[in-house]
Amino acid sequence: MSAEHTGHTPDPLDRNSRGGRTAGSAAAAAGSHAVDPGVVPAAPIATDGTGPGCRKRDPIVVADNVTRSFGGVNAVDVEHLEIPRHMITALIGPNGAGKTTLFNLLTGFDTPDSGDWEFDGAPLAKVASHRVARMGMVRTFQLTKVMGKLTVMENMRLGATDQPGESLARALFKGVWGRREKEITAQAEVLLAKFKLDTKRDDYAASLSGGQRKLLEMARALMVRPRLVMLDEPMAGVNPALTQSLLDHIRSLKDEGMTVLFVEHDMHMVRHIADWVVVMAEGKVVAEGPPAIVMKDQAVIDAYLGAHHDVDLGDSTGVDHLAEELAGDDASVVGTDEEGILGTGGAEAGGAHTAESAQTDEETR
Ligand SMILES: Nc1ncnc2c1ncn2[C@@H]1O[C@H](COP(=O)(O)OP(=O)(O)OP(=O)(O)O)[C@@H](O)[C@H]1O
Repeated sequence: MSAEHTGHTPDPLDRNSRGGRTAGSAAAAAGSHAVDPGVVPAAPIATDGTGPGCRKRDPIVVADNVTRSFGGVNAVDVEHLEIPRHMITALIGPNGAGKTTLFNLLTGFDTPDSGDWEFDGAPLAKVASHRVARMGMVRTFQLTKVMGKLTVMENMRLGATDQPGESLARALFKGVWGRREKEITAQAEVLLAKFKLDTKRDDYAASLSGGQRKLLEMARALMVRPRLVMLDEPMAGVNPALTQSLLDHIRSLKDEGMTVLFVEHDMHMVRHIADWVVVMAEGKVVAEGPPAIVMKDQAVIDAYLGAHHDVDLGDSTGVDHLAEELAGDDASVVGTDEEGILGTGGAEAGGAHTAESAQTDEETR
């Protein structure tokens, strides 16, 4: 999409204006009915085509000029971003792109240098994380924050009050359960059954596998009956046996009317479940659109691959080709099995299992 269409300043990393087969040109083609096979028109989600900062028909989050730097590093520098309601949006980008920092800012776990954002029309900048959760916007963490020394049920009960780690003493000892105890317990039982953790209800969370802890963290987040669920690398550390179950749970959040925003390096997962993809690089949004279009976007390919320009991330052939290329490229810092960018084991094999998550699993066992 051109700046004339969006009214936005072109991003220097946005290659859409430099020709080639891009999200912008694909969307333009969709608008003129010259749609390539396999290209999903963006009209139902975006009102003005695709491209960084494009307007959505029904956004649940609208963010403007959100910046956060650490020392000299501009970790986040997002001019405009809208997250579409009732959709599954993937936030992707190479390591260090600013995805987790943006999650932290939006959910009140970090404070921006500048910027404003709204959740369902309510201003959220500078709102504390536990209030953000109560307002219906919850998140999970790259490294799960379930409390190992509490049982699965106790973790769930905490979810009904605050985000993890907060007001623990108040929640446990000052009668917060009170009248609501039965209701909270009943709600937790339903969610635990749904996530197949009911048989573990009295086990310490520390005894769960990495994947089960991810499920518990997701189930616990649902205790506040959120409208927006933000998942930071939900597949990292998940064993193949639980991959499908986790994917099904994420899809069912949408079926139940929730909006999902997730950070993920596993492109198989992104292609399979995302309705919309936002790509960050060096703190900025460099592309967005439907998965089939975005993964052919030159800015995305550049951001991920550096010199590997000829690779198409839009289908499994392209991914396999890329995996082969990267395997023979010592200079590449992304795209290896260990980094989990491509999840070359794929959805079939349970998605990416990052070195970091493997270490975490080991630490928490
Ligand atoms: N607390 C911090 N102190 C200093 N630098 C930080 C801090 N948090 C993030 N950064 C830096 O900000 C940049 C963005 O990091 P961030 O973790 O948000 O990226 P990311 O896209 O989530 O990466 P990954 O995919 O590896 O998780 C990186 O350069 C990172 O080193």
